[in-house]
Amino acid sequence: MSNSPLERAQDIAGDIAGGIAGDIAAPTTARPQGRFAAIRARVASEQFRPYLLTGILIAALAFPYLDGNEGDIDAAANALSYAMLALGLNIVVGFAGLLDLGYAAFFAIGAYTYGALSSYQIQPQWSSFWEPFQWLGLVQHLNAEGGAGTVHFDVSFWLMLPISALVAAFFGIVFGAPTLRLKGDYLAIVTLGFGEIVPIVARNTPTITNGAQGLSGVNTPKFFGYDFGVLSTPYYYCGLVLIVLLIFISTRLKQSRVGRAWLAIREDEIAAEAMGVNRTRLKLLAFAIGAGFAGVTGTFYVAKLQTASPEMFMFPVSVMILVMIVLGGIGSVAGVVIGALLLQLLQSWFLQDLTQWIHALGKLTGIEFLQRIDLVQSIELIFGIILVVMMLYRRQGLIPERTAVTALTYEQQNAMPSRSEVEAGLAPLHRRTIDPGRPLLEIKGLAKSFGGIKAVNRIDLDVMPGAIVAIIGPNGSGKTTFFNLITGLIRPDGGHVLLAGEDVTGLKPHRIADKGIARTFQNLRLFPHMTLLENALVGAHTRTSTGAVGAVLRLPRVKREEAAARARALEIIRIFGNRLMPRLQHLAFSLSYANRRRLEIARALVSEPMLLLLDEPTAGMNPTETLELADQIRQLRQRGVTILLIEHKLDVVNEIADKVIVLDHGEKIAEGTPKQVHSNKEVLRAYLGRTTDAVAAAAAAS
Ligand SMILES: Nc1ncnc2c1ncn2[C@@H]1O[C@H](COP(=O)(O)OP(=O)(O)OP(=O)(O)O)[C@@H](O)[C@H]1O
Repeated sequence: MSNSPLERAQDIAGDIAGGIAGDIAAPTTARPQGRFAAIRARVASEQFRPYLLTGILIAALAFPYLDGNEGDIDAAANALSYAMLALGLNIVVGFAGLLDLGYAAFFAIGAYTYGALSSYQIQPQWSSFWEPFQWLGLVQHLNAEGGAGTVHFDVSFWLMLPISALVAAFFGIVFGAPTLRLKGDYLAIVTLGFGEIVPIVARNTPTITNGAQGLSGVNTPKFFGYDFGVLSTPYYYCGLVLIVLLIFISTRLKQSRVGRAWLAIREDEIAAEAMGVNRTRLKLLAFAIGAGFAGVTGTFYVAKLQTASPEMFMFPVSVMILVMIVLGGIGSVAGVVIGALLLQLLQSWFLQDLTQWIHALGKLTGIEFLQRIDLVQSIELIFGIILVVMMLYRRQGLIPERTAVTALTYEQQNAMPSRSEVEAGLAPLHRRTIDPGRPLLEIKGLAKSFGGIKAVNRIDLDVMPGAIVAIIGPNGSGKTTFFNLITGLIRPDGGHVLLAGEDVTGLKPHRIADKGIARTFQNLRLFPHMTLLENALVGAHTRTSTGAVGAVLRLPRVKREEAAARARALEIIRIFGNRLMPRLQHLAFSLSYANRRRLEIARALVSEPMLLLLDEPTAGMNPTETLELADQIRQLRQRGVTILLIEHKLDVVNEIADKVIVLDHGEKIAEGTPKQVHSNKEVLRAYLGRTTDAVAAAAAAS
């Protein structure tokens, strides 16, 4: 733990460098490292980080003195603004996976918030109401001679940075709320609409924005009496400070509980919610923080230009920022900054020069067409070409969010599965006290119909603590629907679900996960582009509490919580021995099918469930793996977890279940020990599709 200011500063610097370097060498699937990958890993290594940071900082600080050209410094300051916007959009699109095509709206809101409160645009009549604000130095009293006079807003640039961020964040929530149920193209269309509306409103609200003519005479920032004025250098340095701050915030958020929850939502919303992530809140948080970044940038940009007009915030700006993050690498903090700087500098430095060279070539060769080319005007076409090329050849961007990890050696791949500390430790897997005398799960008359199909028809079930109860039944008999009703993915039409005596019927999935029910899915719902360890850590979401502010400040409490969650995740992963342990940094999609099943169980266990619902856990496993998992499931029971499992392999059911219930056409047709159920005629009929008499006759004949 670092306590001294110097240590804290080193910590923060390490985080920023780590964020950049970490993005450069973040893990992806196991594949052999090439020479370039080795160099990149070296660049991103712990030892190299301070040098990387120092080198970048020195170069950035020295740039205005080395270059000395006012136009270049101005272009660099503008590029920093766009990098700030790209970082904000990256939170929404890259982290949370919400395709926002109207991001420039928040840039506009930030810009007009500062512009309106730091210019002569709004001048209400003076009254005593304004005196406290005058005392605080936020307004001035003008033209007092001939009457009451007017108010001149003169709010400091520095104060307006957080205020604009908050105002934009507020609008982020307002615009984000109606889009919560939308995804992909639909979300893009609605956000595009918001992006169009804001400049139109700005154009048609002349009292605040001065309409199409735009605001003018916006105050320039002052720093301890030094006026930034119209020269570019102070803006460049201010932009530099802001970008470092925003990189820092982005990096810390990404590496936190909040960041993992965003990535989980991006990867699979339903699985994220089943693991305890409140997707409504986290999506709104992403919209708010992303918009906040744009609010800060809007203030900076307008202070620099001293004007704001609706044309500055139209759709092409949103597209340009999106292209920047696609070019750099969606989700990669370092990538989006580099993507934004490259594209913006390409526009303002390279394309202008290239246009002049082409004109010169045109004159030299006498080709008229070449003399008329203006590449700066064709920027949208160039963006389009860049996007197409990236999609064809490097979808993951210049600095992908994930790069290669070292492949496992032949020995590691073939190591015998060493069993975990399950046998050794036997520590309980959850911390709640359960009354052993009453059912942990009580289901009363649970029912759900889809149109005419009664998928679950008034089922009753009691599951005692520490039991393993298997649910079997033919395909389409309602087993998965039954699980979905218990875990809140579907609201029941009738009936009740009680967990340890508490009614949890109809609660949202994340609330049910919080109460102590975790599940796996029949069709595997992992977070494919997150590492094995990150997947497991999402399971800890509901048992941890760090919010966005905590994640950014990373105070000792947050560090302790994160360390405990990691330790817990590792402890659970160890249950599966070296099936999972050597692959902690591998992306989930790269794991074998059986390992993905194990990881799903591990992720569920990290949430410390009292009740674990396993939907066909051994599906796709060979006989050895099936036996191994059956053994592990039994061990989980010894560690205090009650288990309800859907299973088609009857030998597994016979082996581990205390009780079996059989569903057919949504109804419970039998309940008892595996032996009792196997000899039940109704069950035979349901499975074999014959009349009981025919079954009996067949049995007699054999
Ligand atoms: N969202 C839905 N909309 C309409 N019908 C549904 C929906 N979900 C399930 N059903 C129907 O409800 C019935 C029960 O389906 P469910 O998936 O629960 O069965 P299951 O026993 O889990 O089958 P399987 O073993 O094949 O997974 C089926 O007839 C199915 O078609």
